Amino acid sequence: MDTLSENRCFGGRQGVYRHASDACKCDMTFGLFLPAEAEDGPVPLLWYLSGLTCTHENAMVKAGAQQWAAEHGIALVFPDTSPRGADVADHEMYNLGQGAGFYVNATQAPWSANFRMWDYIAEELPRVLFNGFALDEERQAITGHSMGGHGALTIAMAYPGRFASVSAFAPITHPSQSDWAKKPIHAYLGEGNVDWTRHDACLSLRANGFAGPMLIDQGTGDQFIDSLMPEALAAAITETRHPAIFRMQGGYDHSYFFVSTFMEDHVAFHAEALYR
Ligand SMILES: N[C@@H](CCC(=O)N[C@@H](CSC=O)C(=O)NCC(=O)O)C(=O)O
Repeated sequence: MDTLSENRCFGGRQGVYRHASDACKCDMTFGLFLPAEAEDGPVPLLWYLSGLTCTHENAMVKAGAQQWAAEHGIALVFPDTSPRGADVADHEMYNLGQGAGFYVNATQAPWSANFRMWDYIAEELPRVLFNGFALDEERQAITGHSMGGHGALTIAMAYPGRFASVSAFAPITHPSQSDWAKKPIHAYLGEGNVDWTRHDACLSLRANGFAGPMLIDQGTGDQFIDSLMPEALAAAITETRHPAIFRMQGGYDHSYFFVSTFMEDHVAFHAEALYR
């Protein structure tokens, strides 16, 4: 693993690291914030999965999460959203290809050669993190924005007991019914081959549930709200009677101005579950 940068940050350290990925068959870059407490022993870890067009960097520099994570003694990991490189397939649309991995394991050419973001996030990167840094594997939580909210919700529900809590900012909630997400997921997995109980948060909540608290924030002024379908997740939550806080935030759009506004609440929400 190569260290690309390390900076002092809120009493801790914000690092950027690169490693060779078996899952994605290319080099992958991630950001990791370690609070000061990590100097004395393993600390809890909050995963942040980013949305379309993002690298590891967007949330790391725009979400303002480090200040709140430092207050609670929690580490933050900011993975990339897809494999990358000149040898990696891409597409002119921003919601397919590099920057748009959708947290699935592609089975269709040309994507299947590298696009295995489910395995990368759920299997490979955890090993890199827990072997390389002072992180407590028994205390993990997960959040994400938009496509990353879809990733956070679906991965949390697929790994019972791994994550103490899950939250999302303006998540893609029901990709089986939304062209914005359905078309790229069909390209990766093949139309008719998708296990939507794994890759659609509304269907996964009904099929698998989640044994922990959930927090969702959605802006009412979000330009993508019709594709995100917050009403579908609200319905799934009420139908399953899952413990959740679901907030419609008046006037907020889809940007990192929205994410950063509510980041303090999300980190505090996860801290409560991680230190219970
Ligand atoms: N380029 C597109 C919109 C891209 C966009 O808004 N990406 C969001 C996530 S959307 C869902 O996954 C994002 O986080 N962008 C990065 C940022 O730093 O804001 C368009 O122009 O319509």
